[in-house]
Amino acid sequence: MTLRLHDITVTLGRGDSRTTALRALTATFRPGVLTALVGPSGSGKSTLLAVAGALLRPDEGQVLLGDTDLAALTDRERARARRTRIGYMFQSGNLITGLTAEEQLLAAASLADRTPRAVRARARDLLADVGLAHRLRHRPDQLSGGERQRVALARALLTEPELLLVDEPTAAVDRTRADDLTALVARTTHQHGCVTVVATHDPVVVGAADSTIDMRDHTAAPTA
Ligand SMILES: Nc1ncnc2c1ncn2[C@@H]1O[C@H](COP(=O)(O)OP(=O)(O)OP(=O)(O)O)[C@@H](O)[C@H]1O
Repeated sequence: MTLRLHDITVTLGRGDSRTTALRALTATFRPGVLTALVGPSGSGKSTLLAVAGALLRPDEGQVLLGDTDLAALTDRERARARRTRIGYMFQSGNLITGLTAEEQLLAAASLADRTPRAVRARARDLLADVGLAHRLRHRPDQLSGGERQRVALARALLTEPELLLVDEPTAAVDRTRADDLTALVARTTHQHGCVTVVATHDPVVVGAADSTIDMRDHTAAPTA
């Protein structure tokens, strides 16, 4: 499924803090393609991820995932789209305190209405794919920052999302881990054929991406 953002405008805050985070942004993201969002701090990268991920409703414009306009759905339908069609790998990993790495994936699967038996095997396969076969029973506070992000990626992939949204995957980890995570996100995109959008300041991530969108001026300017 292709993701098309059409004429998106988002204004955040009120009064003096009112800011145009995205201005008439139009962009297309294709399956199996890793797109890097670049641009200065505050240019709207995270806002674009939130809009594409049905976490934030734009003031104007369409968010077309295939034929579905996520911006026009009811809150309930948007929640369902988030659980079943979209995977998120955000900075902190957003893991649930107290659950082991394996349980993080099982919890996500139950939300997405998957049956338990097949899921456990798949959860283990995915954790092995991200190099965490030896960390199944570790809880977030027993994992490193990079390991937490890898759990988040495995969890995002469990439901085979059409859309994978990644915010600053390499910000909290050392260079070697950062390179591994970047390669993993790229490989995942190409193997699973998902639309992947990554907000980043890291030239290595940009180098691994198939295309780049420059968010300067709060709108999408394709580069090279
Ligand atoms: N709740 C809010 N109220 C007012 N302005 C906001 C709010 N949230 C974000 N903004 C502003 O919206 C703009 C876009 O923010 P966004 O987080 O999308 O930028 P970004 O490109 O992801 O930045 P960074 O690279 O620092 O993560 C910024 O100018 C920010 O200050």
